[in-house]
Amino acid sequence: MQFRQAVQNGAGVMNFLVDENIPLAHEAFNVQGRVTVFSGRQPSIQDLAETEVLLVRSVTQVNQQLLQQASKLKFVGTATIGTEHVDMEALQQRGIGFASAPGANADSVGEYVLTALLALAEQQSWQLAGRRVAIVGAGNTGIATGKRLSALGMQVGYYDPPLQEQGKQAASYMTWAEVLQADVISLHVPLQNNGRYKTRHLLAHKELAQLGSSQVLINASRGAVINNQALLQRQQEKPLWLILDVWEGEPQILQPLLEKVAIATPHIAGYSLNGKVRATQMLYQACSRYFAWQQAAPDWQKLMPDLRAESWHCDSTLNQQQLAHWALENYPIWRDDRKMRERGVDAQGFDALRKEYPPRYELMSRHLECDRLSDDERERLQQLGFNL
Ligand SMILES: NC(=O)c1ccc[n+]([C@@H]2O[C@H](COP(=O)([O-])OP(=O)(O)OC[C@H]3O[C@@H](n4cnc5c(N)ncnc54)[C@H](O)[C@@H]3O)[C@@H](O)[C@H]2O)c1
Ligand SMILES: O=C(O)[C@H](O)[C@H](O)COP(=O)(O)O
Repeated sequence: MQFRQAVQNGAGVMNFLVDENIPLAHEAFNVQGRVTVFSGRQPSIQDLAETEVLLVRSVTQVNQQLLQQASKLKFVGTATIGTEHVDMEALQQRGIGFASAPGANADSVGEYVLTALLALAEQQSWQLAGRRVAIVGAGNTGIATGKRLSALGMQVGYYDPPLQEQGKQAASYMTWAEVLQADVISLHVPLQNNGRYKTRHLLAHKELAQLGSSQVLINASRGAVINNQALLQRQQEKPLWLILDVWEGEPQILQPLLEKVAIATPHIAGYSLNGKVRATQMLYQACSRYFAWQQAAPDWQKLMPDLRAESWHCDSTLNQQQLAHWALENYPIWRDDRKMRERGVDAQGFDALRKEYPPRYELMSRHLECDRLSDDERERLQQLGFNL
């Protein structure tokens, strides 16, 4: 119906080909043309032949081979932060427009790390306040994480030579030696295979050997930032506390490593529904600018599925246990960990867990009602992502 209306209104009838895991894309883009949805990692040759706008996730390799099959392609969008699956040079050579979704799921990643750390701390009876955290990569996800962990009372420092060398100020920079000594190390860098700021195997045998067994290492960036063979060897000899969302060689992970991880998930740190919808919005805006669409943007608020959850009431002191309770009620991370161990061991299971991922809402989607709060407590809760 909307499509017919678009044709009648004289809007350009464009062919969109969209990954099925980009929520609300069909609803948003079908006003502009014909939307075909594809599933799996690579779209079919038949679909590509007619496509003018291709919207993908990180699992689709947009390379020379794909481009050869898509002679009508004008624009590629990826609903992700990471872009290493897209051959930018090839797009430029063919004059194809491009957009990604920087920052779209940064809060989701921040909440993932917050929840994972609180879950582990409750399980092991650790007090997190006062412990030192090293955030490696002070970009969108790194800052979103650091903000939350400092609101827990942790001492957060950042390691980001590219930013530091440009003279950009993060709250407090650390040296690499300080990173390796922090109680918690959380990785938030893009995967870079070469160059001065190479991040592939940023942590390999040598670096892992310098860590003590009470340290927590978190990877929610890209699997290959840690050499997984070296990590497995380290875990077999003298285990660290590991929280892994991303794995080298996804979707086929190094199976024995799974048993050596404290919390394991199938690359879903950025999978809050809020984050995914924000990415769709960003791609819509990018397309709208690129093609100079005249129609008003969709009403995202109306399209977003409603979260029918009750508000939380806060009448106790804000201690770690209470915060962990809310964080885990909102995002039951142990459920993801269990499913990962049951089904994530092979490539098919890993992909299926991601494809069938249930809607997860960010903390901001719920309301926290508090009777009495000091200004400081209010600020801390807001920094943690609560909606007061
Ligand atoms: N697990 C998930 O679901 C998930 C979700 C979002 C993003 N990611 C991954 O996390 C990466 C980071 O995301 P972001 O939004 O924070 O990106 P960003 O571009 O905002 O920030 C990345 C930061 O890393 C810094 N950096 C680059 N090379 C570095 C190096 N060698 N050492 C230290 N710092 C370095 C950059 O200067 C930049 O400040 C993405 O590229 C993506 O691969 C994963
Ligand atoms: O780079 C990103 O934005 C994240 O890693 C994102 O969550 C990846 O999700 P995918 O595209 O693999 O579904």
